[in-house]
Amino acid sequence: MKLPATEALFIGVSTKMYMGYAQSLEWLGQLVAEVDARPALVAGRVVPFVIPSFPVLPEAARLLEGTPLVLGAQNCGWSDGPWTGEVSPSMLGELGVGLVEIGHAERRRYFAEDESMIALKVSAAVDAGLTPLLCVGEPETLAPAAAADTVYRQIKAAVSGDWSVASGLVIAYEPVWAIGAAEPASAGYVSQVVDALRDSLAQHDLARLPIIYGGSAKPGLLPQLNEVSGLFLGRFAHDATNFGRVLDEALALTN
Ligand SMILES: O=C(CO)COP(=O)(O)O
Repeated sequence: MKLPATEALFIGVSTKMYMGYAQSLEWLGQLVAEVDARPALVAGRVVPFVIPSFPVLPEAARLLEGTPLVLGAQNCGWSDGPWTGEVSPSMLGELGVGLVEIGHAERRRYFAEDESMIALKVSAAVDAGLTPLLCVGEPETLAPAAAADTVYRQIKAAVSGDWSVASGLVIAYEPVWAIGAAEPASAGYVSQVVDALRDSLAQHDLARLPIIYGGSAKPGLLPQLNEVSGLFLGRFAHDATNFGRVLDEALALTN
C-alpha cells in the first residue's frame, strides 16, 4: 500500500441500527479490549473511532475514557431550537463526541437528506467544535474519474463552496453500491477514485485531506489500497476481533 501524505490512518466503525442497548455496551467493551491490547495506538498514528446509536453515547463516553478510541455520532441536527426529534451538535459535544457522521448514504436515501441540509449540518458541527465525518459516494458504478468528480461535487456542496471549511473534515468515501454488499469495491477502483479526488482537491491545497473508505470493508482490504487514509467499517466489525485485525494492518502500515 502506498500511504497518503496525511498525518494518520483512521479506523472506525458505526453500528448503524443493528444493535440493542445492552448488546452495544457488551460489544463496546470488546472493542475497548481490542484497542487496549494494542498500546502502539497511543502514539496516534492510527486513530480508532466508534459510532454507536445516540442513546448509547453517554455510557460509551464513560467506557472509552482513557482509551485512544474517539467517540462519534451517526447524525446531528443543524441548530438548537424547535427541531423535534433531532440532536444538536452542541449536545453531542457535551456528551464527549468528537466526530459526527454527516450525509451517510442511508440518510440521503431513506431520510431525504439533501445537499442543503448536509451543508447546514457540516457548518453546525464545525461551529460546535466537532469534526464532521462527511460521507460521500457515487450511487451507481461509474468509471473512476467520473466517480471522483461526483464525490468532489458532493464535498463542494457540503462546504457551500467554502474550501477553507473542508480542511476540518474527514471524508468517508463510500460508493453507495458497495454498502451492505458481500464484498467491498475492488482495491484498484477505490485507489483510483481516491487518487483522482486528491488531484482535484490539490487545487484547494487539500490533497492531504483524510479520505477513508467504507462499504463492506473487512480485514485484508487496507493493505491493498493506495492513497486511502483508513477504513470505515460496518457489519464486518460486529465481530470485534475483526476490528482488531484491521487495527493491526493499519499499525503495520504506519510502522
Ligand atoms: O456504511 C458503512 C459504514 O458506515 C459500511 O457498512 P457495511 O460495511 O456494513 O457495508
